[in-house]
Amino acid sequence: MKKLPLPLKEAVRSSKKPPGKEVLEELLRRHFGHSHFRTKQLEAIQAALSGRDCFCLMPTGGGKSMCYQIPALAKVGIVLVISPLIALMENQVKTLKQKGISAEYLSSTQTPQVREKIHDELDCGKLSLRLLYVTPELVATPGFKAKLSKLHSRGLLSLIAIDEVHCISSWGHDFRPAYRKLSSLKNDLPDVPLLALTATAAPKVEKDVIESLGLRNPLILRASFNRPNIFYEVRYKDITDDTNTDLFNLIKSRGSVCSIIYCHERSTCDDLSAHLRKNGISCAAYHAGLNNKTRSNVLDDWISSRTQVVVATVAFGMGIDRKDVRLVCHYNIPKSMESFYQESGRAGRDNFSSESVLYYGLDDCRRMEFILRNAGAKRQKSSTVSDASVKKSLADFTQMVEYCEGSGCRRKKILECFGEQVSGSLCRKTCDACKDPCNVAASLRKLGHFSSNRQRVDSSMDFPSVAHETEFWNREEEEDLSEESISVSDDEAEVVNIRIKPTMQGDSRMELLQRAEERYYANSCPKRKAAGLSEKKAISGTLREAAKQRMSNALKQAHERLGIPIVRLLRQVFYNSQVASTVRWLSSSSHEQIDVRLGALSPLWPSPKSRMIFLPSPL
Ligand SMILES: Nc1ncnc2c1ncn2[C@@H]1O[C@H](COP(=O)(O)OP(=O)(O)OP(=O)(O)O)[C@@H](O)[C@H]1O
Ligand SMILES: [Mg+2]
Repeated sequence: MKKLPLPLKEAVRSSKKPPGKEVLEELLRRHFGHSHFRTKQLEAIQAALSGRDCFCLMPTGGGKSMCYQIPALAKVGIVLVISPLIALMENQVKTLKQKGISAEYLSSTQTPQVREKIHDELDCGKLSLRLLYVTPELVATPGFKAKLSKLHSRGLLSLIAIDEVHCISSWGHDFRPAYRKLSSLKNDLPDVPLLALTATAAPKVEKDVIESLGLRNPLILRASFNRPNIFYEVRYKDITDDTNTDLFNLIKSRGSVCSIIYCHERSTCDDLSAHLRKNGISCAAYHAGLNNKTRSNVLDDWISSRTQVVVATVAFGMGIDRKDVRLVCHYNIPKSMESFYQESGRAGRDNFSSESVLYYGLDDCRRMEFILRNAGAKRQKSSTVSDASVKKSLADFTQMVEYCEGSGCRRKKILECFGEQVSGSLCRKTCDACKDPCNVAASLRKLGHFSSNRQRVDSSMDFPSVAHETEFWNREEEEDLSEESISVSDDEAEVVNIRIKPTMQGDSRMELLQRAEERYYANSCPKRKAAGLSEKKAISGTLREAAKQRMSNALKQAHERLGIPIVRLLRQVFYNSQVASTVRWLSSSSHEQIDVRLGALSPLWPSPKSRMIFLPSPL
């Protein structure tokens, strides 16, 4: 595209007096095609141009980038943008270049020639660049600091913008240690204004950011977190016949809209995307277990609409800047409201109506709680992290559970979590709780019954002592625990997951169980049909997965309670998805159902003694 003439007449750009609102709006129109500034954009721009530090809190999709892109066009010198992700930088530089604005980014992915050209330009001081995007790691290097000081001494460094600034705070949900190194910037370059931008910063994070960066008398701008164009809904896995079918129908019913589905685990992403693809939905998995090439192909295909749905872990994070995402689903409950807000906020960045649907499952809830407690314990053992951060992550998670289990306005709950008090009328029925309160209340009642039944079973489901020899407790094989922990500092930070590999391959006892399982469902179908209940099919692959998780949770709790090393526990436990799914069935079925099933079984069923292991106490 032909380069546009200099953004502003030299005279205006080099004048000491910051340009007025009309001039800035003219730049917005001419270079970005927008007619007016959004809330807080103009104030942030004018603070930057007048040399004042600014902390700017704007919702996801609120237009934070404009707050440093306009000053780059309105003032002599270069705007340095510090960004946590190369993908984010690439994205923005590409968009700016398409608009004829001279921008570059420095990172390991750039060719040495490009890197050299940029460094030469910085050194010689004849700048054509208006914006330079860099990572916090590069800014912290002495060599680059020296370059910045030289630029500054020539009056060519007009602003330093720090995007996703919440990463500097360990209280935030995306802490990046590299961001801590930015706290020397103010000392090194005291009269260069700092513009700190984020979409999610609870009051504690905001305070931490301002102190860590040493902002001087900063202008604090807080736009509302509200995303009026997003409809919020919670669906309950435990009272839904089959979550996958429900999710498939949801996506199908929306047509071929661009969507994201977030899952906790890589394996869930793989299974779910395979399931959806098998049923004709164009989708792909995206997680840190894929190599870079696969990940960038998936991202390219999704950005260019060759793929409709991405099924991703939290690795599909910041920097995904597709404007027309119409649906963001959470297949598992996120670990905090901040994560949920960021992820669901990827919907509707073009301000058109979009949806956030969260599938809430009691198992997921317990599992996430276990992970946060466990991760915290791990961190505590290996470092001096106070248990305050463990308490905080559990408190953050509790907010997420309250959001799911509450019957009040979802929007109100989200905004309150970020310290924003709003009236219920703000929502205008753009969440399920306001739109259909009776349905949400009924679902919560059903969920309540389900979980209290389950609680009774779980509390009585006592892991027998190790000595208790039973049908399921005499495995000799060693279990290998593969713990997949991913460094939290890279941009594929994912929830820590511990995976226990199935020990059994096609053992005859398993076949017996599976045959019994199928016979049971075959017997029960006519009765269920007569009772007008939906037909229960034999355990599906994903359900097996869920049952496996349940079993691993139960084992881990046994480990916690009994102190028996999990490996020893596993040695006795027959571990396989068939067993786990039966455990799951056993733990949620009535005594009568179990008796019916046991009666239907061939006489091979193990001796009554072993049956007692898993029979829940009378409900
Ligand atoms: N004044 C404006 N008028 C209309 N659209 C705007 C305006 N400012 C920004 N936008 C558009 O809003 C979208 C989101 O902008 P931007 O990427 O800067 O948001 P953000 O606040 O950085 O979001 P996130 O928190 O997700 O990073 C972009 O498509 C951008 O072009
Ligand atoms: Mg942004």
